[in-house]
Amino acid sequence: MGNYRADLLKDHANYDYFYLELFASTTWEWRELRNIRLSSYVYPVSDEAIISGCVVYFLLSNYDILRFDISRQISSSRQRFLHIELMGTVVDSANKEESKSVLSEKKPKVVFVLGGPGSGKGTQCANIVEHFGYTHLSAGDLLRAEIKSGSKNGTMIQNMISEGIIVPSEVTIKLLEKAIMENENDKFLIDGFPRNEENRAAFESVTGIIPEFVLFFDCSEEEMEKRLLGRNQGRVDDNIETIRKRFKVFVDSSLAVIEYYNSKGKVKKIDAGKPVGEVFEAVKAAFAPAK
Ligand SMILES: Nc1ncnc2c1ncn2[C@@H]1O[C@H](COP(=O)(O)OP(=O)(O)O)[C@@H](O)[C@H]1O
Ligand SMILES: Nc1ccn([C@H]2C[C@H](O)[C@@H](COP(=O)(O)OP(=O)(O)O)O2)c(=O)n1
Repeated sequence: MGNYRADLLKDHANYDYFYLELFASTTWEWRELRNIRLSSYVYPVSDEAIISGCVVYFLLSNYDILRFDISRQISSSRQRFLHIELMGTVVDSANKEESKSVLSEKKPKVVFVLGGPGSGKGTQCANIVEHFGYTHLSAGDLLRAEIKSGSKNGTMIQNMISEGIIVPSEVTIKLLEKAIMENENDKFLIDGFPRNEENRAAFESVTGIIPEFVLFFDCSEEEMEKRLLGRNQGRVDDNIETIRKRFKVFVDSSLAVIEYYNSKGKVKKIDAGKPVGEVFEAVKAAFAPAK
């Protein structure tokens, strides 16, 4: 992917015009762009891009997404530079105050359920719902529903999930906010979110919600791999190649969130490598005082 990145960032030596589309995280829309220079303080966050057919997607440092359609590249003999308009960041978003006021009225009680892929988050959340009256919101399920709904962002989300990459916070937070607002319950288990520091900081900033506590399912990769390969739900990301990528993302990005909440004394760690019933006994103990 390094070549594409180099293309995007290269200086003004060889001039071409490119057809670009930018998903603006602040206005929540795709915009067509031509001949606009990349500002030095906005850059693709990694060398990795998502490729689908002729289209390359880059996540930019301001949480916008750049869509680069190779098939629509326009050549020109002279003058060219790539330029991507700055749209501001998630936290600067004009939607921030709007969402905050809506959710701050509701003041829901939130427990984050975190753990590696296949650690048993979904399985235990179903038990918690039954015993403790919470509503279960799985970030992954909400994203998969968004793909199925045929939404404009569906392809981008699908590509990111297939690659095991974390979808930009703006997308996931909007889906979580909507689900919380549409439900009458005031107690929510948020499963699989926040998955990186950016998810965490943006959620706190946008919604003003601080979790009651964080349930952390601790499980070995060996056990999680075995479970995911046997999950059999037809998920595009439950194949060995993507599973390994998801493990890497968990170690590189998600553990930091658990460490952050641990430093705040909010983490309740569960040995998730045991059989389902035993894990639930430990989960019950974690919920008992917060009942
Ligand atoms: N404690 C457990 N022991 C063995 N298998 C489990 C256990 N918990 C969950 N599973 C199975 O492992 C797979 C992954 O569990 P799931 O709850 O979907 O994990 P996550 O939501 O963390 O990805 C599922 O097929 C589930 O039935
Ligand atoms: N906060 C989140 C949660 C999930 N996702 C995406 C990326 C993840 O690999 C997939 C699947 O997540 P999900 O929580 O459903 O499943 P696993 O815990 O990986 O088994 O969804 C995300 O981008 N951001």
